[in-house]
Amino acid sequence: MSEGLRLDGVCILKDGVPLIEVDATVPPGDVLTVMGPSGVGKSTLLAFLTGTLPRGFAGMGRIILNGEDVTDRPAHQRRLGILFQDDLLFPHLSVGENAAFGLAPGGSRADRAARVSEALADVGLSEFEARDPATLSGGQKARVSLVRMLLSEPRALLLDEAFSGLDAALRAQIRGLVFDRARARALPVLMVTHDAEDARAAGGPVFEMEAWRPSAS
Ligand SMILES: Nc1ncnc2c1ncn2[C@@H]1O[C@H](COP(=O)(O)OP(=O)(O)OP(=O)(O)O)[C@@H](O)[C@H]1O
Repeated sequence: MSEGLRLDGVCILKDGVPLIEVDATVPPGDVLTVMGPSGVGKSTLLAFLTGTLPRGFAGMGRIILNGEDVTDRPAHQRRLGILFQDDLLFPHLSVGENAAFGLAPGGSRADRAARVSEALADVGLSEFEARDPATLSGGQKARVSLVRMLLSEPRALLLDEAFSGLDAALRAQIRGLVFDRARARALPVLMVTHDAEDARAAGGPVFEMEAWRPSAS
């Protein structure tokens, strides 16, 4: 399969010792949920995908995105969208300027402004473009983070406990919005979460990460 995100024989070593092994394919618009105990290596897997493994770690295997091997591409060329828990908005920029920060290059100034306005309107924030982000609710901030990320025109989404700072009702709402926009853009999603409800809502397969042990043979 050439479309979507494929982790082909991925193995990440920490100080020379295998930490995790993953073989997985995420078709366009689908969600692969990654769960597992604290410290097992979930964030490390995301760091491998984004090309930002910390010192002491080494990754093997291939990352294939829409048929293209991006394993050796520098981080900024991979075009992966990431949402973290408590994504920070720049406090000295307006909501519109925060969103524009994600904009993929190209287009006239007017075109870029229109893309920001449209994207904010798409998540119900058209009246908030000039606002100071400090005056937004948690759900509104999460929407701005989503818009900023989508404006970068990512080829896949990575979610690292992205909904953890939100209460249950808001969590469901923002999660639905993220999955919906990912489906609409046919983006494969890899979601790291501790929350069983996130996994249920995603509806896709769950990869349970376990501490690596040498095989008995
Ligand atoms: N920058 C780093 N330098 C050295 N070791 C690290 C670094 N970041 C994480 N580790 C270690 O690597 C292992 C995997 O950590 P990781 O953060 O990927 O786990 P996790 O599954 O995401 O945990 P959690 O659910 O608590 O976020 C842990 O043993 C952790 O202590």
